[in-house]
Amino acid sequence: MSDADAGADAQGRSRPEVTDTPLRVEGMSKHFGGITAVDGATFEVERGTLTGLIGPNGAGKSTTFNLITGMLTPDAGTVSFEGEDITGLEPYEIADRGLVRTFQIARELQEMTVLENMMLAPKGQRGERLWRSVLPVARRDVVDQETELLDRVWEILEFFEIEHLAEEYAGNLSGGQRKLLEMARALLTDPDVLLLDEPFAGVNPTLERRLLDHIHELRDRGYTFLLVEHDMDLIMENCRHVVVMHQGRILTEGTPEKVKADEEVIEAYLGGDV
Ligand SMILES: Nc1ncnc2c1ncn2[C@@H]1O[C@H](COP(=O)(O)OP(=O)(O)OP(=O)(O)O)[C@@H](O)[C@H]1O
Repeated sequence: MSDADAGADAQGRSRPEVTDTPLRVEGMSKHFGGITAVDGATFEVERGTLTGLIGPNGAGKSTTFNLITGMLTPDAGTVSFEGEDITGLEPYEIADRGLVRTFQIARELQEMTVLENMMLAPKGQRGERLWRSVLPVARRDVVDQETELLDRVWEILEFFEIEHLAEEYAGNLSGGQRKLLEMARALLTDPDVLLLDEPFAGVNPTLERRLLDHIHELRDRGYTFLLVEHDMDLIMENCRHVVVMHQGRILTEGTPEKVKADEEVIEAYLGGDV
C-alpha cells in the first residue's frame, strides 16, 4: 500500500495515520524479578525495509520481540504501530492491525496437510486489502469468498514454491519447508509488517537462500520485515538497517557498515571478529 492510500479502506472505514516508520519502540523496559531483560530500548522500523535485530545470547532480543507482539507487556515505554499506541494490546489485536509474527506449526497441525494448514490459518480481518497480489483487481472482486481464499492460498503456496506439497502432512516437511509454510500462513493474515524470530534456525543453506529470496521479493512488494537473528553475517548481508542489542540496551543502530565498525559491537561479540 502506498502512503497515498492511507486514511480509508475499500469500505470507507477510517484507518490510523500511516507513517514511513510503521513501528516505533520507545523507552521500552522489561524486568523478570531482578533481571533487566530489556532496558529502555528505543528504535524504529522503516517501511519497506528489512531491519535486523541482533545481539549476543541473552541480549534481550526475544523479550523485545515478545513485547512488540503483545506476548509480554512492558514495565515501561511504548510500542506504536502506524501512529497508534499498541502497548499492552492482546496479540490478536496487534495482529489484526497488520503487525504479524510467524508461529511454529503446532503439533495438531502437523497431522494435517499443507493445504489444510493454510485453510485453517487466521485470516486478515481488515477488509479488502488482501495479499499484495499480482492478480488483476477484477479477479480479486470475486464474490465467492471461499473461492477467493482458495485462490489466494494457491497463489501464496506457488509464490513459496511449495504448491507440490499441498497434500503432504505438515509433520513430514523438512525444517526449511516448514519455515516456508509458517511464513505462507502469516501472509494470509494480510500483514504490513512481519516479525520473524530466528527464521533460518535449522534451515539448510539452499532453503535459507530461497527463504531469503522470498523475503527480499516480498520487501520489493512493499512488505516490511523485522528479523531477530543470531547470525550476524546473515543480517549484515541482507538488512539495510541493523539494530544491535546488548544486555537489554540498544548498543547502536545503522547501516551494516556503520554497525560492523562500531567498537562496542565488536566488544559485545566477545571482542572477536564481526
Ligand atoms: N521469562 C523469563 N524469566 C526470567 N528471565 C528471563 C525470561 N525471559 C528472558 N529472561 C532473561 O532475560 C534476558 C534476556 O533474554 P532474551 O531471551 O530476551 O535474550 P535473547 O537476546 O533473545 O537471547 P538468545 O539469543 O540467547 O535467545 C536473559 O538474561 C534471560 O535469561
